[in-house]
Amino acid sequence: MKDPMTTTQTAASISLEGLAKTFGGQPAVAGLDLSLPPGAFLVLLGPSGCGKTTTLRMIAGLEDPTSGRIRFGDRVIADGGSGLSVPAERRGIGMVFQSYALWPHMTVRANVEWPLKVDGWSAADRRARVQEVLAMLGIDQLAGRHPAQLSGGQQQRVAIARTVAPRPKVLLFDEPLSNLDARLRVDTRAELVQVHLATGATSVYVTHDQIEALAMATHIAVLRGGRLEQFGTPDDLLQRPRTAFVAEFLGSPSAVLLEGEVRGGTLRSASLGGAALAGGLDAPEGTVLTAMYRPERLVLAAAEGEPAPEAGAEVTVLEATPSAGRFVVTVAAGAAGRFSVVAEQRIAVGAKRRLVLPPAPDALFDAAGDRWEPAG
Ligand SMILES: Nc1ncnc2c1ncn2[C@@H]1O[C@H](COP(=O)(O)OP(=O)(O)OP(=O)(O)O)[C@@H](O)[C@H]1O
Repeated sequence: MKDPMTTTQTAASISLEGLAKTFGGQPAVAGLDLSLPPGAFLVLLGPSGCGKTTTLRMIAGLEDPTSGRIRFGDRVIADGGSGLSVPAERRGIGMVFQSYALWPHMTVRANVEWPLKVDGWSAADRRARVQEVLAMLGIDQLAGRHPAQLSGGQQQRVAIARTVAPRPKVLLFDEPLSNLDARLRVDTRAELVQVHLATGATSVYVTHDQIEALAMATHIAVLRGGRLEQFGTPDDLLQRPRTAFVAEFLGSPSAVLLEGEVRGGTLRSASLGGAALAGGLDAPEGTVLTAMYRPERLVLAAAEGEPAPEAGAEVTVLEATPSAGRFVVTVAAGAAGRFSVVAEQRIAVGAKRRLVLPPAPDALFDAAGDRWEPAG
């Protein structure tokens, strides 16, 4: 075989084409199309049951598609139509799970070396590669220990070292951080991104945590009910959400959505005392639209004085949480519900404030939740 130490790794692009999976007649994944460039870090994001894990398992070769195809580069690795499915161990993938099983009777070095032996690497190449990945993960001083002599975090690093040692072209992660406490989660997610960059692999990562997604991804696919709601860079999704679902799912705090009805070209919110949400709209009388505002664009002004109708509705402060030198303030806005805005100052719980809206919202969505653009 070729000398793996001198083979430069070429990351694979990944394409999903009409990818679908049905369990007992129920669609779990209902036709995904996306194309990921080599070396990208894709996060599959969405609420429980939206099809993230099923998609990852199809990429891994643990599940066969009912229809549609998966390609790594030019190579079709699974095709539901023809039944083609390259076995998992021949796809050039590495998987990092939430739980990991190290061989208890083997040292750290032997655990990491094992997949290289299976792949037929020479003894000298194995030694060099094991040293390289242990150093990459900062665990080279643990090489002679057994798993029982390691902390949970150290064991996880050994498992990651073992996964990346054979130079997989594609790395797959299934909620690998969900068992860790908050602090370790942040540290480990930064390390996983470093591992991704150091290996040059194309990575696919499943989570329902949008903060994790925004922190790690080069690309995010938001799934909902087995369908692709939106695919793009984190900035695309934050700045140009295609649906109200994406707008509400992403961002910390998430975007504020306020519903209104068009009267004489102006969108007004009945639940905010008739406040104008957007003006100059070329939409039929009575059209229902939802206005989206990024939370930092809404202002909570002092509540005293005559309430002018355009000054917005009165809201009550429920909570103020410090965040990076500012405060995330959650308010109750009567029939408009609860939402969070970003304020410069702490505001006492129970205080009344007047909600001041910017002249125009960041986006408008129609009654179906899709982005609404004025006709023409
Ligand atoms: N082996 C299976 N047999 C039957 N139904 C399944 C199977 N695996 C998944 N499903 C169903 O397919 C749908 C998608 O499941 P999947 O695990 O992909 O979702 P998920 O987004 O990963 O959810 P979670 O975040 O809760 O893990 C769910 O309705 C689930 O019940």
